Amino acid sequence: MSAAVVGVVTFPGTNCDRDVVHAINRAAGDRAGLRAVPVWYEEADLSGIDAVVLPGGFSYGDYLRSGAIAALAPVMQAVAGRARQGMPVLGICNGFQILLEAGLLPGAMRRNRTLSFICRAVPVRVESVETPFTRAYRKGQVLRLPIAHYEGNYFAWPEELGAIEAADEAAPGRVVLRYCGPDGQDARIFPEYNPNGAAGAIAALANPAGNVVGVMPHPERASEEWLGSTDGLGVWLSLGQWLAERRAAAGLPAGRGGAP
Ligand SMILES: NC(=O)CC[C@H](N)C(=O)O
Repeated sequence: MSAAVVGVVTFPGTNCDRDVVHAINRAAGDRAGLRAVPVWYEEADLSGIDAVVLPGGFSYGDYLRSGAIAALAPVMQAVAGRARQGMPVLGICNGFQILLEAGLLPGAMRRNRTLSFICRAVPVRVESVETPFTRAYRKGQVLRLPIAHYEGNYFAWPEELGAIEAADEAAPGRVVLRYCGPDGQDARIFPEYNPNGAAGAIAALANPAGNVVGVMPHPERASEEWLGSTDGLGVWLSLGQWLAERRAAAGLPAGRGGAP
């Protein structure tokens, strides 16, 4: 039985790459039907890879701006090319920052409103289940996921934000996760529940096609009971389901996932 292959990219300064590989291969394991493999930032060929994760960390020491230099790494050309063809790409925290700097998602990350590094679990509400990374959740579901960043204060010009939110009202939504209160209170109305000041209280955002998603919280840090939450597991299960369905639709042998 074959599993779909997820490439997990390591840039100089990435520090969550092994955690993501562990979450996919061990925590999610057979349930997701995925196999995570490390991909070096100098790699320019992604053949045999069905999806990519850009993990969190401090690529290039956050020099200039978080993600600014990593966005120019050779692997990002390949990621951009495959993303245009519809390959699922997930950027987690620093990975989200890299996707913004690479122009694969709109907007930018500013320093947190508090001008401090914030490291704690926060509630987020699932706003869209129309992405390869969220389809196993329920719309409106409140998840508890850890954040750990200094630059998570999402910014987009009003026009762009309007487009993002407009798309959110009709399916498919582009706001994927939104910061909220413990009972799902909307952080746009209750700003005390917006940890970093992000525009629209956006915690995760998709491109118009829905295959490229940036997420500030860390699902890999909430994929095992002993970590305090398994709410992140749905990300890997969603991706496994999505790739398996794609494979079935293409008339390829069922297997549990993607590539032979
Ligand atoms: N956990 C991370 O990926 C850190 C992200 C980023 N370097 C920041 O502090 O904003």
